[in-house]
Amino acid sequence: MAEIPVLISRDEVKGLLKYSDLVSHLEVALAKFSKRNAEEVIQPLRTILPLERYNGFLGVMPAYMVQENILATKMVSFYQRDEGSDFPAHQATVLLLDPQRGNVTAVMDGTVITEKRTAAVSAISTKFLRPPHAEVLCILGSGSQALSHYEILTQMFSFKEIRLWSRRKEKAKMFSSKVKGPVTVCSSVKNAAEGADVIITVTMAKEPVLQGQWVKPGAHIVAVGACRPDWRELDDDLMREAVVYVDSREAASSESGDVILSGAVVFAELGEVINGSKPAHSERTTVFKSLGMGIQDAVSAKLVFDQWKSQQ
Ligand SMILES: NC(=O)C1=CN([C@@H]2O[C@H](COP(=O)(O)OP(=O)(O)OC[C@H]3O[C@@H](n4cnc5c(N)ncnc54)[C@H](O)[C@@H]3O)[C@@H](O)[C@H]2O)C=CC1
Ligand SMILES: O=C([O-])C1=[NH+]CCC1
Repeated sequence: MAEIPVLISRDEVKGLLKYSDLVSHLEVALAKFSKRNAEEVIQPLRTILPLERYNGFLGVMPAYMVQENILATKMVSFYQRDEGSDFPAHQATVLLLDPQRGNVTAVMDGTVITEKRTAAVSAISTKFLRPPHAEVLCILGSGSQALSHYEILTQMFSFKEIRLWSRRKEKAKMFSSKVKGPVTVCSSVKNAAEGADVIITVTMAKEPVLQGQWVKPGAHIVAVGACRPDWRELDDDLMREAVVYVDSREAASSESGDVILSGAVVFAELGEVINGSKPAHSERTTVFKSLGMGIQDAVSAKLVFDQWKSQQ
């Protein structure tokens, strides 16, 4: 190894990565990605290795932002754990490389990056696709992603009510006692979703949890879970009624059960909305199907590394 890479821990990443930086940098990266210009962005579909024996998967997600000279790869493991398991559902590491020499410059925690960058991308979709005068936010699920989504969405928008549903009510109550603002804990998905303007699904469900009949016309749904071709969070009615946006068309057609099994037509990538080549139909019911992309991790890792360097 030419030089020993820098090691950046989970706590350091937490302190160094700011939502405000993420949002502006991710918007640029998503817009570039959707132009499909190999002189700007190279990001193959991620490799997913099943770990059947343990009910889990290993994802390997390389990406190269050519003009910015950012080369990185994330390794992320994710598992469908039993309730009460001591092991986390997701763990990730990001390697940042020097694209010219090929050596690894930094090895950093990728779990916090995954939590924050996913929530930041959801916030970008909310910025473009939420209905006018959005007042009620609903979050389905109470894990790590629920928390990062709560953090950024309450920072960026002024919702009057935030509702939370979780399979186990005590988990939802624990969540509401952890966060700063008021949260309405709901006892059913229907109660949480009805009348909401923005709905975030951040569950490990394999079957639909959210039904179209509960969704207010014009609402914006951000579907973050269900990242396997046979997993669902949203039902067919919702997928077929809504205008569907995705982070990557290739990923959606190979990894998203909500898209593949419903037969829904993908209208646009979020990057196409940002770069102005497709409209944001915020007057219609919209779904943003998020799967996560290597460029999001690469951009985040560079932000972390630059901040880290500036403090040395
Ligand atoms: N789109 C993206 O870029 C990313 C998506 N994800 C996905 O987001 C989802 C949430 O991730 P984390 O918050 O890290 O996981 P977590 O394990 O911390 O939380 C999962 C939540 O889902 C709930 N849940 C589990 N099984 C369920 C079921 N059958 N029905 C309803 N709720 C159920 C749990 O009670 C918990 O509230 C996962 O599906 C994960 O794979 C995670 C990282 C990035
Ligand atoms: O983008 C990502 O890191 C992931 N998406 C689904 C599970 C992990």
